[in-house]
Formats: sequence, structure tokens, C-alpha cells
Amino acid sequence: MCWRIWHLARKRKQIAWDDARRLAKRRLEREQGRNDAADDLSELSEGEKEKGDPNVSEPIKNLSRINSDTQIWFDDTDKSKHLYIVLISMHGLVRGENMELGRDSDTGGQVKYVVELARALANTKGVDRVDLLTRQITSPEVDSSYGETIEMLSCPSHATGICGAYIIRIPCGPRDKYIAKESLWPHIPEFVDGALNHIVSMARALGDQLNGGKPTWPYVIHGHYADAGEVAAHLSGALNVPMVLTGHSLGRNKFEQLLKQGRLSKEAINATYKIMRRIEGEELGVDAAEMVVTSTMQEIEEQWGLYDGFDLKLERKLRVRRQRRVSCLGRYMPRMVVIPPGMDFSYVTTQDSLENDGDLMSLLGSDDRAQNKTHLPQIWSEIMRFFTNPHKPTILALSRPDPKKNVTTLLKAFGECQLLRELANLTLILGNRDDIEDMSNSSSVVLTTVLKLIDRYDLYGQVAYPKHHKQSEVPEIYRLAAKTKGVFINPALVEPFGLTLIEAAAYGLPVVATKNGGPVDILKVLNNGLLVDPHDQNAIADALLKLVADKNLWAECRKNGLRNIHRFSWTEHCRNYLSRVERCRNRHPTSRLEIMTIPEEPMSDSLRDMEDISLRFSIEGDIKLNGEIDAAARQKKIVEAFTRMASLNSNTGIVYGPGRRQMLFVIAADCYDSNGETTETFQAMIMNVMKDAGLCFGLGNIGFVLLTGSSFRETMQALSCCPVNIEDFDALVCNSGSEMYYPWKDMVADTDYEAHVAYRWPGENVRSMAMRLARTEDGAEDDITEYVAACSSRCYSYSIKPGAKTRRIDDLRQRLRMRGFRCNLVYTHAASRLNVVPLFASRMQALRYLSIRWAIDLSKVVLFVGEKGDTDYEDLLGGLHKTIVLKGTVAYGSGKLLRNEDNFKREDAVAQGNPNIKFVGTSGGQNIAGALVALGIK
Ligand SMILES: O=c1ccn([C@@H]2O[C@H](COP(=O)(O)OP(=O)(O)O[C@H]3O[C@H](CO)[C@@H](O)[C@H](O)[C@H]3O)[C@@H](O)[C@H]2O)c(=O)[nH]1
Ligand SMILES: O=P(O)(O)OC[C@H]1O[C@](O)(CO)[C@@H](O)[C@@H]1O
Repeated sequence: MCWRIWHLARKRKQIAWDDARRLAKRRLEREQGRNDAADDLSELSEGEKEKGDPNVSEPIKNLSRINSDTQIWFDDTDKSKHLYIVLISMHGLVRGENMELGRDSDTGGQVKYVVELARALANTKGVDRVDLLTRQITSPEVDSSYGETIEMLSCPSHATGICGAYIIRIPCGPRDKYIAKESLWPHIPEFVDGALNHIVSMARALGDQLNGGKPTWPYVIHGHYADAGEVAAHLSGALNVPMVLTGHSLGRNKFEQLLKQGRLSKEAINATYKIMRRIEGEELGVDAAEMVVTSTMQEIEEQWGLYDGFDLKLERKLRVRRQRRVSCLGRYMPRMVVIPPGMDFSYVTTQDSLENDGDLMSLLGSDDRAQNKTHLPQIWSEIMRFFTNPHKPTILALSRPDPKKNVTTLLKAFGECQLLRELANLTLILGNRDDIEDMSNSSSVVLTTVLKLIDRYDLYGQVAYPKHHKQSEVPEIYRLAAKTKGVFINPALVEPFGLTLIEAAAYGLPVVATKNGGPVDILKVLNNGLLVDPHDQNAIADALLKLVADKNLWAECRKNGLRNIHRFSWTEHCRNYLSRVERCRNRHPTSRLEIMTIPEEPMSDSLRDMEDISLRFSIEGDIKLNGEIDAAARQKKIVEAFTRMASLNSNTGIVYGPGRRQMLFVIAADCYDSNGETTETFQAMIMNVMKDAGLCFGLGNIGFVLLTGSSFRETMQALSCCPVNIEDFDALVCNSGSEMYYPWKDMVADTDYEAHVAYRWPGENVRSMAMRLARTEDGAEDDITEYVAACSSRCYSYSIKPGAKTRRIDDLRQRLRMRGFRCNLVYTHAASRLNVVPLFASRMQALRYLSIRWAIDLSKVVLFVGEKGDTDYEDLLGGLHKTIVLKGTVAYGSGKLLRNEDNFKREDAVAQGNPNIKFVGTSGGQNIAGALVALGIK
């Protein structure tokens, strides 16, 4: 026993020591990065003063507006915009009515936030349509409403009851399973492709309806939480439209808090919460976002401030340079703005602000109506039945059953404070449950601990913990607590914002709240309660006692909360939000994306679908104009038309350049020998794929694309040894996705594509820095040198000396981020070469670009790869396309230089058992044909 204790203590010490070392190292690296950047940016030379930053398109006089709270949306100009806005909240069970908040740790404030935001934005002048994209879940474990492809959000405040806000459900991952947010990561590429299909169809349909046939691309794509932040980054890159990010809750912060608790090692935290994968999603969101919306200043300074890609001082410095129209030397930081969420006041009544406890008296049996309690909310009796003395004030805690909400410390505080137990009851609303055994592991641990603590302190008759409540009953729960002159408490270890605090204030309930996170800012505005250290149970008990026992303080806090709650308004949020988005719109989709493909012979199905799309919009128009039209029947029709529209692309063939194509075969096998020279397997593999394609489908029906890490010149050289015509390729994508050429168009480079991916490219500014940072500390000067022959304006290539050590991709990317440089990095040629390309350039993004331009359904694309490849190999495996892995074609990959496996594992990036991937033994015809049959495409 002694030995075990000694061993445990030693282990704890070791964890603490390792973490301290890790943190110190990171801090040092960050400091170095910031100093580097600060040094470069410190002087504004005469030359720089002349140069304008290419990323700044707005005139200086407008820039001040972004800092101004007085100028708001549509103060000044054109009110006849037709904006299409895309919001994404990937995880959780999202629906417009009867939300299942608190069902598990995925279903909380964010679900409510995004649905209310979608409604409020759609209700704002100038906004035509808002799509809230989320994951479709068609599992018997959950309600069938989560499997509906489209849900029209009702808007009670709108005269017609609808406002143009929709929830669009995109399938990804296993169709019949609910997947917790921690396990969604490998399915992100599939969600991106599905979302892209939807957005493109919608942009074209809206364009037909409102814009004379010119697609109405999203005004902004807004990702919520790390997972959707990553989705939004890819989508905004694919379309070149502005991106906004809201974190809701941040991984680095959660990680630090969990380490501080000292119960779990870094490895255990990572295994449970996939925290490093999540942090990378957040960093990528910061790389790509024009703007980050936060709920409080604390979130910017103390939470986003922990990220490699953000530094408040550096961001300010860059902003000043932009305002002075001085070059930012290729560095970029997103603008962070505080726009707190609003409250849905439709459930708040004037009674809530009045001193009136009549209903409570009747519930408690002390007035004339005691015999007739039927008019009282059911949930009141559900709570009151727990209490021996229901006349006491109730302390209310309402949260998801998540360990970080820290209700166990609250129970200890209550259980161990005799005076508090005498003065008050405690009500715990912790989601809904039928059987604790059926809850997710973390939720059932919370509930079990709660029950054990109630038993330990013998709190029977003093604590209520009802099993069920509906969303519509939540206002009644706050109301009841207010009527008993109770207090709301949020003791979370860290609370990024805290919607429950503004809800409590709106119903006249004073609060005690954690001092870690958003509540600090909320209480500054509302001044309706006390802040506490959530780790200190005595402080919690003292604060509760103060508010319960001091009638004047209680009344003062109630009054302040009610008086100031209007500061949290969705209408204001939207006006402020749109004004700020308007100021950061420096990127626009290339006009190439506007090309609509016309089927050679118009298909009757397609025409019918087109009619349906128009029908759908006229239906919406009807509903908006005449409230009396039967919304339910219309909704059904809309869904039918929408579903047919979604399949529109797949019904048409692909028509472009050289002719009509039914499918696209994309060759992306990285065939290099150990020296990085292209092997003969490359030519043999191309020949076989083309031969097999011809045998299966007839050559003219298949389009071919090559995706490679080689330069254009090297690619041409390698293909010239191939007994196939270069013109047989419809496109060559070179230098790891940064350049695109069309052999059927005199081999010209697609300059639109280059412009499309160039956004945020630091160009010459990163050229020598990338090389310097890629060397390890103990490396020699000539370990890595520029490989000029492969360089181009959008790709810097570097040779790596055989046997030399270089930094892994994740390490190098982190160092560049710390200096404000945003790039995509790829090791290619069997790790003998590094390509530094624009952030939005990649082989996968090139494929997405072609899919939009040529109106290709991505599920009709077959990608041929080896068993390994360049460091972007993993990116090629996920998505809607099919993949055939040609075994034995690639002997040497670059994968070992991708990332430190301590960070996150391959299974957090690539979906296991993906049915869209088939392996074939050799590239022989029978095998490829067999794989195509197995993939359901022959
Ligand atoms: O049993 C429950 C538990 C919660 N809720 C509701 O769910 C929401 C919970 O929101 P919040 O208290 O803000 O916490 P989280 O669920 O953790 O939400 C995340 O996202 C919110 C919106 O950004 C932020 O306010 C939070 O700080 C952040 O942790 C509130 O509307 C509650 O009324 C219920 O209806 N029933
Ligand atoms: O940081 P964590 O623990 O993942 O949790 C916070 C998140 O939980 C949820 O609130 C559920 O709504 C997320 O959507 C939210 O943003």
C-alpha cells in the first residue's frame, strides 16, 4: 500500500515536472517568434510607407469604422442587399424546436446560440437566407428529426412566421451512429465536400432567382467551435469567401485547466478529449479567419492569447500598419472582436420583473387557490416534491452534466455549510436522463458522484435533482427560483461565456459565478451578483450565504440584472456583426466559379429539377408575402424540391474543355525512389490506370487529372517518358497543389486558380525564413537549401541533404504561425524536398476547385494513390470521392516528417474503415475493375 502511494505521488510529480518543462519550452519558442516578428515590423522604412498591403482593399477612412461602436449595419448605404450567410455547427443534436439541451456534453449553449443567431440574422435587413449546416444523424438512438435533410426555422417574431433561416443536415461518418464531438475529426473532409455541394447548388439557385443567373456566393462562412472552424477554413479556401470563427470553448484553456487539476496526464487528456487534434483545428481556424467573434474581452486576452497563431500586441501592430497602408511583410493575424450573444426574450414576461409570488403561494398551499394547482407549471411540482421545507429560497444550478461544470464542488460547499443548509434548498438541473447507466461515461460519472455526495452529507429533502425537463420549462425553472428569492450559481472550472447567467438575470435571479472566464465580463455589465474561485468551496458557500441572507443585496442584484439585461440583444449582435463583416471582406470567388456547365443534351430530369428550384423559391416568396399559406404543406414541397436539387449535379455529365466526361480519374501516387527521383513505376501506373479506365468505361468518357508535388517542368519530363499522350490529361496540378495547367488548352497555367489560392500568401517574405526555421538546432547550414529549379511565384521548394535532420511539418508550421506567417507545407520526393505553398493551396483543394468549376459531383471522382506518399497523403484519403490504393506503387513516402505522434494520432485525422477506400494488389485491369465494382461505380 505504502509503495503504491509513493509510486502515485512520484508519478504526479513527474507529470507536473514534464508539463512545466513543456510549457516553459513553448513559452520560449513563442517569445522568440514574437520577437522575430516584432523586430521585423518595428521600423517603418520610407520604402515601406510607399507600399500598400495587397490584403487591404478598403480605404483608410473606412477602417476606423470597424473600431467604432456607433456605426452600425445599414446606417448609411444600400439596404437592398440579398445576402446569403452560412453558419456551421457540426457536432451535437441541433434542431429549431424543443432542443435537447443538456442531453449530453455536446448539447449545450452552442446549440442554442447558433439556432438563435441563424434566426436573428435572417431577420436582419439585407439578409435573404441563412443556412445553418450541421451533421445529419439518422440513428435509432436519436429522434428522427435529426435525420431530416432540411428544417425551416420558424420565426415567431416575423409576421409570416418564417424568415429565411434553415438548418441543413449534411451526412458524414457512419450514417446510423451518433458520434461525440471528440470523435468527429476524421470525418471532417466528408462534411466539407457535402457542405460544398450544398453551398454551390444554393449559390446557383439563389443566383438564378435573385442575381440574374450569377451565383450568389455566401457573404461569409462562419464556423462555430473547433470542428466547424476547420470545416469553414476549407470551405472559405475552396470558394475564396471570407471566414469568421467563434470558439465557444477553447481547447488550450481546457487543456491547461485539466492539467492544473493534476488528475490526468497529458496523454490521458489527449486520449479522452483528443485535445491536440482540437487545438490544431482551432489554430487552422485562426490561420484562415478574417475575424474571430468572441463573447468577452477575457476570451481574447486570456484564451485566444494562448494560441500560436494569435498575439494581441502583434495583431495591433499589424492593424496600425494596415491603417497606414504600410506592408505587413506577409504577416497576418485575424481581427478579434467582442460581440456578446443575445437573449431570446420571447419567453420573458412583464410579470418576471414584478414582485409577485402569488403562484408560489398557491403551489405551497398557503392561498385560496391551493386546491387548484393545475394552472401551475408541472416542473414546479417536479422540483418541490424533493423538499421537506419548500418555503426556503432555492439555489439553482443548471448545466450539462459535464465534469468541468464543477457541480460536485457546489455540493460539497452546500453539504458542509450548516447555515446554508438551514437557510436554503438546492436544485440541480443536469440535463435529462432515463437511466444513469445509459448516459455517456463522463455524464454518468457526474450523476453518480452527485448521488453519492447527497448520501454522504445526508442531503435528502434539501436537494432536488429531477430526471427530466423540457426546453420550454427552463424559463419556469428560473422563475421558480426567483419567486423563492433564491440564487443562480454557475461554479464551472472555466466558463467561456455563460448563457445561463444572462438567462437567470432576465428572470430576475441574482447570481454567483465562477471568476474564470466570461462571467467576469457579464457581471461587469449586469452587476447582479458575486464572483468566486470555483476551486474554493468555502468561498462558494460564503457568496451564496451572502445573497440568500442579505435581502437588500438580493433585491439590488435582481434589480440591476433586470435593468441591464437588454445589453444582451440578438438584434444588436447582428447589426454589429454585419458591420464588422462588411469591413473585412477582402476576398471574392474567382469569376471562373461562375461558369455553369450545360449538359450536351439537356436532360428532362434536370429541367424538371430546375423548375422545382424555381417553384421552391416562389413558394418561399408566397409564404413571406401571404402568411395564410399552409406552411407545413409548403415545407414538405420545399424539402422534396431541395432533395432533387441536391442530386442535380449527379444527373448531369461533366462538360468542359475536351468533351463530355462521366467520371474523373485522378492520379496522385507519389512514386519516388529513396533519392527522390521519379521511378518507372510512375509511368507504368499511369498507363495501367488509363488502360483500365478505357476498358471499363471507354476512354472518352473518363477525364484524367494528375496531382503531384513535382514542379511543372519535372512533371512534363516524367510524362514525356510515358507512352501516353499528355493531352489525355484534362489537368495537371503541380507543386503540391499550387499550380494548375490544362494540356488541352496549350498547357497554359490557370491564373485564376493562382489568384484564387494566393490569399494570405506571404510571398518573398517567407522565402528565407522558411528555410532557416526548417533546420533543426543541431543542423548544418547546407542541410536545407533552396531548389530554385522547382520554385515558382506560389511555391518555394527546398532540397534536403540526404541524412539531414529537418523539422516536422507540425513543428515548422507552429514556428511560422508564431511569426504571423500562414502557409501550407508539404514534404515530397521521399522527404528529400520541402514545398512551401499558400495556405489555401493543396492537392485536395485543387480537386475541390475543379469540382466546382466543372460541376463534377465529387462522388464521381476516383483517386489513385499508393500506400504512402507526400506529407499531404492523409488529406487525400478523406472526402466524398472514392480512393483506390495501388499497393506496391510507392516505396518511399515522406510521412515520418508529418507530425510528432505525441500530438495526435493518424486515426484522429483519417477515418478508419472508410468504405470509399479500396486496396488493389497490383495495378492490373482485373483488380482496378474489381475495385470500381466494389466501390459501386461500375
Ligand atoms: O439541463 C440543461 C442544461 C443546460 N440547458 C441550457 O443549455 C444552455 C447552456 O449554456 P451555457 O451555460 O452557456 O454552457 P455550455 O453548454 O457549456 O455552452 C458553451 O457555449 C456557450 C455559447 O457560446 C457559452 O456561453 C458557454 O460558456 C460554453 O461553454 C443554456 O441555455 C441552458 O439553459 C438546458 O436547457 N438544460
Ligand atoms: O470545451 P468543451 O468541454 O468541449 O465544451 C464546450 C462545448 O460544449 C458544448 O457546449 C455543447 O453545446 C459545445 O457545443 C460547446 O461549445
